[in-house]
Amino acid sequence: MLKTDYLSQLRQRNPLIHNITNIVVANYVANGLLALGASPIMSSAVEEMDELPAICQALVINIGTLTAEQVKAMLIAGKAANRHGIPVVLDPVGVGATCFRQQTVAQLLQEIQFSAIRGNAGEMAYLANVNWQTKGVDVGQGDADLDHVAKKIAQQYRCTAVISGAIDVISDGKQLAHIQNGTPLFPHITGSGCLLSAVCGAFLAVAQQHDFPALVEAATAYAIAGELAAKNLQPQQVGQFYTALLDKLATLDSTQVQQLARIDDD
Ligand SMILES: Nc1ncnc2c1ncn2[C@@H]1O[C@H](COP(=O)(O)OP(=O)(O)OP(=O)(O)O)[C@@H](O)[C@H]1O
Ligand SMILES: Cc1ncsc1CCO
Ligand SMILES: [Mg+2]
Repeated sequence: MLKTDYLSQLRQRNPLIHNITNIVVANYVANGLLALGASPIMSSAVEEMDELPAICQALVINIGTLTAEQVKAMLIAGKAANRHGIPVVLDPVGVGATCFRQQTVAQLLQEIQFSAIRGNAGEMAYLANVNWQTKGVDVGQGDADLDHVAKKIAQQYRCTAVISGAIDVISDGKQLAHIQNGTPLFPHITGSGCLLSAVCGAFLAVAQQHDFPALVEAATAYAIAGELAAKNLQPQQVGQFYTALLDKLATLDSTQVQQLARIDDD
């Protein structure tokens, strides 16, 4: 049962979300945030990383196409966001794949306090030091206990962990939620996870530190938008799904989210 309605607050307050993200998905993430009712600003210029968190309501850091210069920007922006008390989300894209990604994520986690870490099972298993066969930025394969992974990350980094997949697993270290909504079309478009991380930032921006319920609602609303977008589409209609997801993010309302939510709390 979903009792919150942060979606309506998000639309009323139209939070400004600073995204330091990858070159593959930047445009799609910006469009997704706009469709949902938030305002995106995409930037990783070192020169303005101190200033942007002062005018934004959340920061989302995504390591998908890292450069050394971008790492500097992430550290400055993350620390400024912590000083200003705005929520920071980490998307550790493909973290297990290379030493550069591993070292960068270790440094980000050391120097920045994140409100949420959102990744697929492969990325999150790496962070929890649990066995998994990852494949670049894709989820790969494994049979790890994802409840354990989510709890461990949440406790270790004092944040809420959001593991996306066929069933999303969310934990703040104590509570656990499992979200069954979604569509198998999701992993066939690039950026669907990156956009989910940005959506998590937009919900946290209006949640006044009720991070766990806000992230449960964010992941549920997003998965339901995908479910509705996939209705009447064939499994190969990936291009139409890509645009239909934006349309559904724009029209989704909280009544639909409450009626269609399939969540197990335990
Ligand atoms: N097999 C599936 N069935 C239903 N929903 C899914 C499935 N796989 C992923 N999802 C949904 O897709 C969305 C994106 O999560 P996913 O785990 O695919 O992100 P990701 O691997 O980080 O993607 P990317 O790196 O391409 O941005 C989430 O809302 C998740 O619930
Ligand atoms: C395909 C890809 N490569 C680096 S980032 C990215 C987007 C999905 O995470
Ligand atoms: Mg991803």
